[in-house]
Amino acid sequence: MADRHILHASDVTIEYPAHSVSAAHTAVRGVTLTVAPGEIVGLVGSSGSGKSTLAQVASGQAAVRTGNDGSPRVVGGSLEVLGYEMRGLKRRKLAEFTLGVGYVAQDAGSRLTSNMTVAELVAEPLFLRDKRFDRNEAGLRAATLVDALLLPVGTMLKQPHELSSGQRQRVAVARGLILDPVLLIADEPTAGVDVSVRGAVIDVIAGLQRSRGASALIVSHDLESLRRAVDRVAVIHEGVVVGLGTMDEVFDDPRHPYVASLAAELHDHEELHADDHEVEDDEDDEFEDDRFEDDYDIEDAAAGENGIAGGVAGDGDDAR
Ligand SMILES: Nc1ncnc2c1ncn2[C@@H]1O[C@H](COP(=O)(O)OP(=O)(O)OP(=O)(O)O)[C@@H](O)[C@H]1O
Repeated sequence: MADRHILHASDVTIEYPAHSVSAAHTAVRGVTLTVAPGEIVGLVGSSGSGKSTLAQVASGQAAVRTGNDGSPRVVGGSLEVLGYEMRGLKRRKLAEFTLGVGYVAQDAGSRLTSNMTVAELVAEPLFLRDKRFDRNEAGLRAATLVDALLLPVGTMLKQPHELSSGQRQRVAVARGLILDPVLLIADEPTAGVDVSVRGAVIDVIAGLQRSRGASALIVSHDLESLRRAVDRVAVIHEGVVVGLGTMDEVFDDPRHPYVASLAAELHDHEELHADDHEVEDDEDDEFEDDRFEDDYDIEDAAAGENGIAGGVAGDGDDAR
């Protein structure tokens, strides 16, 4: 049964172990959730509800760390991802497991290596997997993703400190997608991203994954964008799933007070947008400007694109 799912959480409970003065803390309580092949699932909930904890454990990140280092761990039920049981996942299985799972952490944009260009950062996972990966192909794939994520044309040659926090987060998303993961787990992929392109970033993640028959679990506060992109949504509140289904199923007839508050928020948002088509058009104009906002003109950009593969090739050894 479980192996038909890309992710299958069955009554899973996840705990942060006790350390120094703090007692153990249960962050996820008896969650049951599935992600099918090709399915895009949104995960929403208030701050501290357990979304990042679930994302971290499902992506194998929690298992990367060792010993009693305060990482969350599965203490009840089961969490199976790509056929691997995350409860007690052995470190020697991790490398194999993480080949199929892309993970974009909530703060991934702020953790990009500072002295690498965007071209190198996005392509790096390809070289970490296969140090002889074709460098022109890597440059092309990185450029395609950077472009798909609506980053300005000159971004490829820039370093993280030259980008806004939202642009850095989009670079992290491109990095998470470059290995064509069977499952992408993206924790707030639009954190800090300009409101005019937030929806587009989620659309790109969902579109790319869906077009390959791959899946995604997207943690986001942006219900409006999720509505367009996801097949189903799970609402988590104080570690417990309080809503699960299509957006309509969950928000049209909410049973739980927290889901009802989100439904009201979504409704207000939609009314605002329905009343305000002109403002939306203006935002589209701004968005076009954002793509070409930097000092590069089209000629420079073309030279930059030619330089992308060269940049990766030249620094390929470092990139490994
Ligand atoms: N290292 C840790 N040790 C102990 N408790 C933690 C740790 N990290 C998070 N928690 C607690 O676990 C619970 C779930 O946190 P989590 O970060 O998963 O929530 P979240 O829904 O992702 O919130 P946000 O939207 O703010 O990121 C919270 O009560 C939080 O305080």
